Amino acid sequence: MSDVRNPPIAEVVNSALEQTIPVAHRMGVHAEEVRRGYAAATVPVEGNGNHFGVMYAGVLFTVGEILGGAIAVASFDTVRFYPLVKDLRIVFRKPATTAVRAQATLDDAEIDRIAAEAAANGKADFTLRAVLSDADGVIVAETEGLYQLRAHQ
Ligand SMILES: CC(C)(COP(=O)(O)OP(=O)(O)OC[C@H]1O[C@@H](n2cnc3c(N)ncnc32)[C@H](O)[C@@H]1OP(=O)(O)O)[C@@H](O)C(=O)NCCC(=O)NCCSC(=O)Cc1ccccc1
Repeated sequence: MSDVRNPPIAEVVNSALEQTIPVAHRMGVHAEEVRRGYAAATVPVEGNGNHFGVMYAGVLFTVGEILGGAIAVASFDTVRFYPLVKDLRIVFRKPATTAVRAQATLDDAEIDRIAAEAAANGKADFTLRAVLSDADGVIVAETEGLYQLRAHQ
C-alpha cells in the first residue's frame, strides 16, 4: 500500500531512472520490485533487438547493471552517498527472445559492512551478482559488478 507521500521504492527508482538515466528508461527498463537487499527489473524485447533477431547485448548489460543503483537506493543513505560501477562482467548464456527479468540480492551483513565502511572512509566497494532470465525462466545472462558507494563531495 502506498500513497503520494510515500510511494514504493520501485516507483522512486523508476522516476529517478527517467530523470537521471533517460537512455535506460527509453529502452523500457523498469524496476519491478526494490527493497533493502533486493532489486528486480525488466526490459521488453520489442525495440531492443539486434541484427539476428535476439535482444541486443547492451540492453542485457543495462538491465543487469542498473540493479546496483536500485539496490543502493533501497539499502543506503542516498542523501550522503551515491553508487557507481567500477567494473562489470557479463556472460551471455542463451539468446533472449522475450522480455527479460534481472534480479540481485545483497545480504544484511554485507549491507551493514558497506554502510559502516562508507561512513568511516567516505567510500565502500561491493560486489553484486545478477541473474537475467527470459519469460520461460531460462537464464540468458549473468553479471558480476564491482560497485562503489561514495560520499557526495
Ligand atoms: C572513483 C573511482 C571509482 C575510483 O575510486 P577508487 O578506486 O576508490 O579511488 P579514489 O577514491 O582514490 O578515486 C580515484 C580518483 O578519482 C577521482 N574522482 C572521484 N570521483 C570523481 C568524480 N565524480 N569526478 C572526477 N574525479 C573523481 C578522485 O578524486 C581520485 O583522483 P586522484 O587520484 O586523487 O587524482 C574512479 O575509478 C572512477 O570515477 N571511475 C569511473 C566510474 C564511472 O564513471 N562509472 C560509470 C558511471 S556509474 C553508472 O552510470 C552506472 C550506475 C548507475 C546507477 C547506479 C550505479 C551505477
